[in-house]
Amino acid sequence: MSAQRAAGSLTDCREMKEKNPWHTPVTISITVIGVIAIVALVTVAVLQNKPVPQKYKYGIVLDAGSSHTALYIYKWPAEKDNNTGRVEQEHSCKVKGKGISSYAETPWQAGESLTECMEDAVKQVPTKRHFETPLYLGATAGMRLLHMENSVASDKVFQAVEKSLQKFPFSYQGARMLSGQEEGAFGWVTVNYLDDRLKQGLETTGALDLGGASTQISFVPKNYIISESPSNSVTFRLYGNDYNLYTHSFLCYGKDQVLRLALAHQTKSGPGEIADPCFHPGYSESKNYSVLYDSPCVSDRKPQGAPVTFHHKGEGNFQQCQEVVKNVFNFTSCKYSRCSFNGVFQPPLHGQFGAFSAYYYVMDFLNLTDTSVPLTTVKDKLAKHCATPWNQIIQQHPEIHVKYLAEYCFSGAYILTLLTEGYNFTSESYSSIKFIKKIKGSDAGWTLGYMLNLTNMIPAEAPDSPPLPHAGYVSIVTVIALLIFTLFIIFLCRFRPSSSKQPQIV
Ligand SMILES: Nc1ccn([C@@H]2O[C@H](COP(=O)(O)OP(=O)(O)OP(=O)(O)O)[C@@H](O)[C@H]2O)c(=O)n1
Ligand SMILES: [Ca+2]
Repeated sequence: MSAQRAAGSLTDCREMKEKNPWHTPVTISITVIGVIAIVALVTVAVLQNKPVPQKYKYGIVLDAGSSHTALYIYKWPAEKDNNTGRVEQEHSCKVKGKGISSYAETPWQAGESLTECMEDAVKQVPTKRHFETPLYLGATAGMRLLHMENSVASDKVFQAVEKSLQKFPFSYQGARMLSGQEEGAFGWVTVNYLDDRLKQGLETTGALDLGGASTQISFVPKNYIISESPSNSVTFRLYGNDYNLYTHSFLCYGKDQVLRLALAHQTKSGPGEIADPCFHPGYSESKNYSVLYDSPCVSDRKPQGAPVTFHHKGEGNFQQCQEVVKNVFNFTSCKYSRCSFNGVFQPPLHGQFGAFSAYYYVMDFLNLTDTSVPLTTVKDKLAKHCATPWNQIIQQHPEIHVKYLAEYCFSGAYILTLLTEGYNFTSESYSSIKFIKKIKGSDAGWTLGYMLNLTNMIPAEAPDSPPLPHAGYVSIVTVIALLIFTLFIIFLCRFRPSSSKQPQIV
């Protein structure tokens, strides 16, 4: 339509309005009916498509770690459990006391220890969902070590745990030991699932998990097709994408076992006193040799004729501590093109990494979670912390458990050595690590990945594109309604019945 014609139409409309005012009974009635009809159309359409109040399904996973057990409750929209819904952590409960492997001599107590958190779970999950809520228990390095040491004892612990869990109204799916490979791979799935990287096919994030008895590294290497070491390779097809994951779990390289290794290294000659650079000056404790060597990670290193106890004394020297820590790694033998340590194959590091569990606890306590801070500064800060007298440390942190508090200097030194000397992070690539506890409200760890896998909640192929979301539907209906309304007004304006039939007001 030309500008002239358009201008003409407007003039026509104005003239018509002047001749035939709009507020005649007929036009008012038509307009009111039209508006009511449109409002009704929008209301019905919106109400009809209003999302129904969300109903959820639940899943429970118990993480039976070497140092402690934690229970996690996950939930997801009931109608979307086949792939499109998001699974999120609803609740967590820390079991009081130590890990289940510490009850080797009194297995029934391992089962008993879970009761409080399980009773909590009964309250957290709606009663009508209890019977269909899957319940899993996965045990990691503590039970792996117990199994190596005494498989009868580890079986008894599992039986006791099983007996205890079966008493609850959930759908019990079993208690089992995870392999180190599963632990690493499911940690990687959790991190990337929570970050929405899998569904969107984005570049994935590597996962670094540090526990009490083992540690895992998992990432997708660049241009990495076939591993030189098949035992370190896990392949996944998720949402239509293939992933070749490198993963390795180092048993005995969790922070509690490495502390034993470091102490064992310093007590080779069986002295009655250890002057330890990894503990604060003024720290002084009498410890038991049999407790120190009571683990398959160090049992073969027990010195002949060692006294019953030794005196563990702090020196607070970070540089020397690093030397002690380096001694727990073996960097000499490697039969592959490249290794991390202890002769284990590791391809070149690639991409961003999320470091969780004890990585986070330790670095958070030390105020060192900011990886944009240069490594040299990180080391200077840690050196200062290590040199701080023990009584001052206790005074500054009365709220923190003394056992944890005493070990942060050692743990910080171990983490930095593991990352740089062990995994080969450089001062540049150190900034690609993020120390994390939670992602979008869910804890980082292997449990969510484990449950997603066992419930088949991540499809191998990409799901069909989702239907129009509610907000989109409302917008489209509103725009159409407004369009109809505008056309209706224009129609009224231009094609109203001839004015001759209307009474003229002169
Ligand atoms: N606030 C905290 C909590 C825990 N820890 C330490 O963190 C380590 C345990 O980490 P966690 O991830 O809980 O290990 P587990 O899962 O129990 O062990 P694993 O995975 O090896 O079975 C222990 O050394 C514990 O002393 C810590 O330093 N500060
Ligand atoms: Ca763990």
